[in-house]
Amino acid sequence: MPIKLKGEVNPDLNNERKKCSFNVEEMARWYHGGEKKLAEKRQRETLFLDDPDLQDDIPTSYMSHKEIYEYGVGKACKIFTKIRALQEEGKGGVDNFMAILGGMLGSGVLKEGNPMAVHFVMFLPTILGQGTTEQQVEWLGRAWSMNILGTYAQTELGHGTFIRGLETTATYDPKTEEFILNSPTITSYKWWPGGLGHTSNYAIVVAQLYTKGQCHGIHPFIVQLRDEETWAPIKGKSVEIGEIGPKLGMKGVNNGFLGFDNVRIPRKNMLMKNAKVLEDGTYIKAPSSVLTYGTMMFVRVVIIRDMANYLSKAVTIATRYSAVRRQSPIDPAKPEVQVIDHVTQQYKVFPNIAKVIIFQLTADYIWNLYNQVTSELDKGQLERLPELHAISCCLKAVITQDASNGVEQLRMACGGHGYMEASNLPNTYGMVTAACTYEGENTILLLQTARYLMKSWSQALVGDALVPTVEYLRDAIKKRSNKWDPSITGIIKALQLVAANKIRLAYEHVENRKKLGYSHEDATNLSSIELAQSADAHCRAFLVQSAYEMTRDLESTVSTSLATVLRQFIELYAVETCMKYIGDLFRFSGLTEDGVQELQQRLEDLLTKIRPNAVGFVDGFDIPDKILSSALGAYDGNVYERLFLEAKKSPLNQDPIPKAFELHMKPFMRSNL
Ligand SMILES: CCCCCCCCCCCCCCCC(=O)SCCNC(=O)CCNC(=O)[C@H](O)C(C)(C)COP(=O)(O)OP(=O)(O)OC[C@H]1O[C@@H](n2cnc3c(N)ncnc32)[C@H](O)[C@@H]1OP(=O)(O)O
Ligand SMILES: Cc1cc2nc3c(=O)[nH]c(=O)nc-3n(C[C@H](O)[C@H](O)[C@H](O)COP(=O)(O)OP(=O)(O)OC[C@H]3O[C@@H](n4cnc5c(N)ncnc54)[C@H](O)[C@@H]3O)c2cc1C
Repeated sequence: MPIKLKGEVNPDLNNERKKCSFNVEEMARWYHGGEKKLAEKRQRETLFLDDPDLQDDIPTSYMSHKEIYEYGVGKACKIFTKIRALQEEGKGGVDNFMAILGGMLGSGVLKEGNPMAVHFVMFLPTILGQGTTEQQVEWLGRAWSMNILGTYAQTELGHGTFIRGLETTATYDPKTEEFILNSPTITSYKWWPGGLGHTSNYAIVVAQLYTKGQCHGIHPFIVQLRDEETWAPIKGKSVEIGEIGPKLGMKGVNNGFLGFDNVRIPRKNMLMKNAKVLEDGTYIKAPSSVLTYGTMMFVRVVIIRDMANYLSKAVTIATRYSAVRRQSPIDPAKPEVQVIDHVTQQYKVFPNIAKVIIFQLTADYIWNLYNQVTSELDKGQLERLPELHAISCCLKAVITQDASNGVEQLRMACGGHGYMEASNLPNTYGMVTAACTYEGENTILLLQTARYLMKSWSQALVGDALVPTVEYLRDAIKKRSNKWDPSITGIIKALQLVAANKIRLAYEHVENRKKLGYSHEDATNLSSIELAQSADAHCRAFLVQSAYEMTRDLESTVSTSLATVLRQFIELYAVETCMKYIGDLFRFSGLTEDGVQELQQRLEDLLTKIRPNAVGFVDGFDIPDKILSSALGAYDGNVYERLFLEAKKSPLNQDPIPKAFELHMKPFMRSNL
């Protein structure tokens, strides 16, 4: 029987859409930031997804390592040619870049990751944030128009987290007014930068600066790696350069290694907006040494929206599939049900829909805060930098972890077919789990937030003023007991009490250990499990509170029918958070057994209320099939036909008798006759 796609939508999906109690188009408008932004998004998607030059003939799954790279670079060039054309028409702008580099449109056109992403996400932002005006004039134009391609080379084989321990050296020679770059050990080789392998000819290299015989710590330098015409690695006093090999995911990103042997660069190639080296080698300190870390903060902020994007794709796939898939009757006398009717399935899928909403709201919050704080930095005001650092670190850690767990849970919620690459869930997992490691390994980032929370707790103890994100500590310090209140504001207070008490205990345990004679650092390491957990609890309380506050006036911005469903998801997120942290709530918030039973009931009621709207709600994320790129998640729900059509693309299916039969199996099977 020849397998063809039916022209119709699966009847179960049709029924789901009829049941939806709100207007899906209104949801799409709300989710994408209004009518104008939604229209722009759709236009952009049509432009890229319908371009005949950007269609895929063979799935990347059947390509070799080298082919994936060549295909990725080819496609990236086509994509940026289109972006350039848009800019020339005056249709440029940040939104185009965000879309084409991120986990929505970007991953739709280039599933395995873009080998030129780090050029835009880190190379350019570092020049912008850390270069002087003259340096920006010199480099930005060529970098924007992609006449040069850069990467961000910080991590080394031996050090990614502890960047003060980086070993690459940049030694100033006042006679020639140059820096000399060296990789003195194997562990000093740069290792990981995206696009470094074969796609970049320049890099921001983070190296230990030496001048007048003194080391001044790590600083950023612009270094040419390859000849602009021939693309050959810079010779003479040379660079050694290549790619690091296959990875779990992000297979097209061309992460590379790099070593230096006495490579000279002019003095003006040190980015000198903050710290400076004068002609004679005199070093002038930056107003704050952490300004060198600015690009990492930017990326941690944009990762939040990226995670919302990837999770929204995974949950759209799993929700639609759960409505199409029928397995096992609930009542044995009746037909098999849609798997979405099994309540455990709802519990796997719906909280992940809720997380998309929470992460999207948080992405708006943190982006606004980032822009405020960076505009203050430009005026020399550094006061709010520590708060932004603390909140962005824990948000990056918690959201990447939850998104990664969510995608994996959704893959399993699609049973065996979720394990197929054709579901696009394995690839999505590969992209998302990488974010738990890059841009600061998650435990490390939680410990950064905890460091800030310890200071905030000691300020709260002496009655000092606290910044908004930790203000709740002031009340918590006074509060000895609490009566469980199941309202959303009551839940927020309870989660804040959990966080405050975890912060208190971690603080007290560090202090107690110090009294026993441990150094501050050892006491901190010995208490670090509690420290990381206190940052996690702080972040979870923040996520519920900020989502609640950001949707306070929902009813005045959207219809009642949409507001009702959005509130159900926010409540589901709050209740599910409580259920996950039930032990902590028992310990610190006055939660009782009755309260737990009530929460369980509420959770189940919410799943039932959400059930008829689930498909409509994920439709409201407005993700085109070409971006979902999934046999299980397409809008029409023709799951089985699509799975078959994908299987037919397997090279093994092009020949009914495999070569391996004559070559290996036949002689082997006959050998013992
Ligand atoms: C365009 C749109 C696209 C959209 C779509 C996106 C797609 C997205 C694709 C991405 C593609 C993959 C790109 C991966 C690219 C990498 O992975 S690049 C490499 C990233 N590497 C890292 O993140 C390294 C992690 N390590 C670190 O950040 C730092 O070394 C650590 C862990 C913070 C420790 O540093 P340290 O100097 O030892 O610091 P420490 O002594 O702990 O603290 C010193 C002080 O600095 C403060 N501090 C530390 N860091 C900071 C900071 N950043 N700011 C302010 N203060 C700070 C501390 O709070 C502390 O303050 P005090 O308490 O003393 O007041
Ligand atoms: C896909 C991908 C893309 C990347 N792209 C780039 C790039 O473009 N440019 C670039 O420069 N880098 C890049 N990186 C590197 C990345 O930033 C680092 O891998 C990351 O910062 C983690 O550092 P690490 O590998 O040294 O981990 P490690 O620090 O070695 O982590 C190993 C373990 O040690 C623990 N650990 C380490 N220090 C501490 C501590 N102080 N306290 C408690 N536990 C600790 C960690 O929690 C972890 O469990 C990329 C990485 C990946 C995976």
